[in-house]
Amino acid sequence: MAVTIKKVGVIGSGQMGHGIAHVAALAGLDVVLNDVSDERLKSAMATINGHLSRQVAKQVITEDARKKALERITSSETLDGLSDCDLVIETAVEKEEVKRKIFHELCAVLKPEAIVATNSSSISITRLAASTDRPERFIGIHFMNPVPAMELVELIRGIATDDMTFDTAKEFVGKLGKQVAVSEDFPAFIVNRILLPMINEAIYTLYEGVGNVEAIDAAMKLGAHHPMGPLELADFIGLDTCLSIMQVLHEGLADSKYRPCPLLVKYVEAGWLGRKTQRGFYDYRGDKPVPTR
Ligand SMILES: CC(=O)CC(=O)SCCNC(=O)CCNC(=O)[C@H](O)C(C)(C)COP(=O)(O)OP(=O)(O)OC[C@H]1O[C@@H](n2cnc3c(N)ncnc32)[C@H](O)[C@@H]1OP(=O)(O)O
Ligand SMILES: NC(=O)C1=CN([C@@H]2O[C@H](COP(=O)(O)OP(=O)(O)OC[C@H]3O[C@@H](n4cnc5c(N)ncnc54)[C@H](OP(=O)(O)O)[C@@H]3O)[C@@H](O)[C@H]2O)C=CC1
Repeated sequence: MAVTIKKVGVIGSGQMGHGIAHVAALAGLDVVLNDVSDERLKSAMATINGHLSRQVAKQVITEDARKKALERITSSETLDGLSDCDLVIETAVEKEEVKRKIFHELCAVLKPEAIVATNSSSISITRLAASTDRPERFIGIHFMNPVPAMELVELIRGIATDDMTFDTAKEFVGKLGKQVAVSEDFPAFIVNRILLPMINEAIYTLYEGVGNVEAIDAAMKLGAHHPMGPLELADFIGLDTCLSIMQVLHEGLADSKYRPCPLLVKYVEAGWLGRKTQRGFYDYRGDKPVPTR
């Protein structure tokens, strides 16, 4: 039987963390947003306010709903601030060792009955669950980017996840107005198993000189009606995240068809991570994005 979630903790206030905080607060839940620095948290709160204000301007929500949603979000620089949450969703970087460390520290302060979830794009839920004190109360709740606009959330059970945890996560996702797709615990689940090899192939297409950035993106936008070109989308997701997902697919499925493109590796090594660092397959530092190849 599902348990009602009233207070949600969100660890990591990057693009996914602030998106999840945004939709949870709009749905009437209390939210505690955590990150490693106060500066990050302030910037995330400003971004949430900006996105809520845009929704008011578009008459998607009322001014009163914007104000109430903002009042429901508090921020905390320490995990102690999440101790009385009913559900905590981890949305820190896509690195297994970082996530494991967070879960270890979180479980020491979190109430025993609380559910712990990860928004990981690719990493084994069973393995992450094993780094907590509550594998039966652990689940993958995988939102899509940008969270306020995308309808889907993947739910992934680890081997030990119990029915109460699954039912509660499903009810929580429904409360946010999103649809659920259930995925088995396989590398990168459903959406990224399909989407990321396509993006990686687009990067190989660039690497091998088949087309330049502009041609590849135009081809997929105009020729296949994708809302964003694959290179524009890679920049939007974050090239570090794209590389981590391809590495999980490559290692987890042991098939050379998932080999991350060397050009993707090079961009990440350069610190050109896409929109979040203002440079990736496009340079975002000017008035409009300029292709870097
Ligand atoms: C990597 C993973 O693990 C999994 C993933 O998430 S993979 C990535 C999945 N996401 C995609 O594939 C996104 C593809 N792109 C799109 O669907 C569209 O380009 C888009 C929805 C991002 C923007 O659409 P658009 O029509 O150009 O823009 P626009 O009309 O301004 O926005 C549509 C809605 O999105 C919202 N939106 C757009 N960008 C946003 C952002 N960065 N943050 C929050 N909300 C945003 C807008 O507020 C608007 O919402 P309302 O309908 O409530 O007003
Ligand atoms: N980007 C996408 O399209 C999607 C991403 N995801 C997944 O969501 C997660 C987050 O991705 P995304 O939001 O894009 O990443 P971002 O890089 O935008 O944000 C990650 C945030 O987590 C912070 N952080 C790092 N370590 C810790 C820590 N120990 N405790 C608290 N906060 C920490 C980072 O701070 P700092 O920068 O200072 O290190 C940063 O603010 C990843 O697991 C990713 O795979 C899922 C769906 C879509």
